Amino acid sequence: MKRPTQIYAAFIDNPITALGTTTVAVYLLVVIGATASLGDAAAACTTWPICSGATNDLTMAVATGHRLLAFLTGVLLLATTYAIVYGDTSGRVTAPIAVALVLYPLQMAHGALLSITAGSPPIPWLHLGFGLTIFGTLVLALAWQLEYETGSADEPLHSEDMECANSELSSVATILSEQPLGTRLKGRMFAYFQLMKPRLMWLLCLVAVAAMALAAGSALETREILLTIGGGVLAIGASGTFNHVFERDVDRKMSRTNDRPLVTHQLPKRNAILFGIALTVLSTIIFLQLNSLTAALGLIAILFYSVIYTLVLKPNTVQNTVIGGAAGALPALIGWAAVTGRIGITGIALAAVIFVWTPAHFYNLALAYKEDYARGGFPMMSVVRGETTTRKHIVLWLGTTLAATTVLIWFTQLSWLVAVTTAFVGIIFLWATIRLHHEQTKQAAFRAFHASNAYLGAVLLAIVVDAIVI
Ligand code: HEM
Ligand SMILES: CC(C)=CCC/C(C)=C/CC/C(C)=C/COP(=O)(O)OP(=O)(O)O
Repeated sequence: MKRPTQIYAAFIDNPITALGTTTVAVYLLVVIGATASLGDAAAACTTWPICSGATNDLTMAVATGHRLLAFLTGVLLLATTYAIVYGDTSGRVTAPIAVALVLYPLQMAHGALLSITAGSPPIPWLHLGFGLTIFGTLVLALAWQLEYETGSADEPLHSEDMECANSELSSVATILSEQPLGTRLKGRMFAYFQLMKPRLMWLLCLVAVAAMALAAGSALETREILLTIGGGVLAIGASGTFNHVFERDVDRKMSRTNDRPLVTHQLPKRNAILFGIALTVLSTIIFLQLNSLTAALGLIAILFYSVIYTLVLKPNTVQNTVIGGAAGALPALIGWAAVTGRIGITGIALAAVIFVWTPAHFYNLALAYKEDYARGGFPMMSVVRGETTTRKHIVLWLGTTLAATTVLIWFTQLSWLVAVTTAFVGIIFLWATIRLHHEQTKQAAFRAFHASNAYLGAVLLAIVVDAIVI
């Protein structure tokens, strides 16, 4: 059992532990603050610093808990400042911590005003704004300190430096052709299924369902869900198929993709194109059963992913997956439009969460498959800017995702379920990302990648349950 002095030493002698702990504490404060319950608590608990007055226990507990945590977080911030000043830290960390030190007492004062004015102080959104700014400064300080402690001057990779991935897999078609008819048919069916990129579907469909739940709540109809998911699966399948067609020559060069159906000639390219067109038509027909806006958004998503991302962004710019994140954000607008027939601000807010989550998701794969992407000649962040910069960007985009989720919770008045989920799984995602900095292995990158999917999946599921059930 560690003695207090040992804990103190571990905290003060380890700026990343200090920064990580304080970042998490601020995030918990902000998330609690964004939930409806704190709004009610501010109105119910009008004395400061101790709550008094008759109100139901939960509201009082939320208000008291928020204040206690705010006090503890203030102590953590001071201890972190001490660790920064006296520890071995990057000089860049000083500025964001200084901003946090200035804003924190102002935030506490505005919080007191929130209570004393029973939840209606001047500029009410200032409390969330200050809270997110303090959170942002801590995420920035953490990213810079992680870079300072674990970074290295790794050189960019060039495709000419990489030998091609082995291509013995191209004999798959030959092997298949020698099989009995039944096996050949099953193999061909599976090849078409692979073209549709089925592994992406569960999370992309969950994005659309979460948007529908936010739009319709408990009034969400089964028909709307089935048509949206049905059309969405076909649209994702169409865009995945065109992506395979356009990338078949490059896929051959990469070990992760050189077993794909068009690389191994399991299917003629012409058939794949016709398959993609058929899926596009079918998805449009299904989306039209909902409304024309949903069908138009489905076509836009197919075109954006298949053409803009695959042919324009991915091979040409290091920002390919940041801008390309719009592809995965579109299902949020599709789900909202499926229910409302228009594009709503809440649908856009959910789409924004997916958009900023995408780099924090993909950059882990860019690290794990760095050599592969260099072989393919793709200007991925890890290839062009190196692993250290890529890891730093994962922290920054992760922080942005947590902040965007908090704004969504505040904006939609979602309850404690989403708050607890984003806090709990967000901490796991942050922990996996910090571990990635220290371990710098493919395994650590895949762990953070799966943590990114778990985070988004859990938050979206919580939104669906919160919006429909709670
Ligand atoms: C520009 C945007 C994105 C890029 C570049 C990207 C990249 C990738 C890549 C390369 C894989 C591995 C695929 C494979 O090897 O089969 C993958 C897997 C996956 N992606 Fe993304 N992704 C993006 C956006 C999204 C979005 C928006 C979602 C969902 C909302 C998503 C969900 C998934 C899922 C669920 C998997 C499968 C994970 C698994 O295999 O366990 N991705 N992504
Ligand atoms: C409704 C609708 C059509 C939405 C589109 C959503 C969609 C398919 C998003 C895909 C996200 C994405 C870029 C995956 C990786 O592509 P990649 O080419 O980088 O992956 P790869 O290297 O494995 O081929």
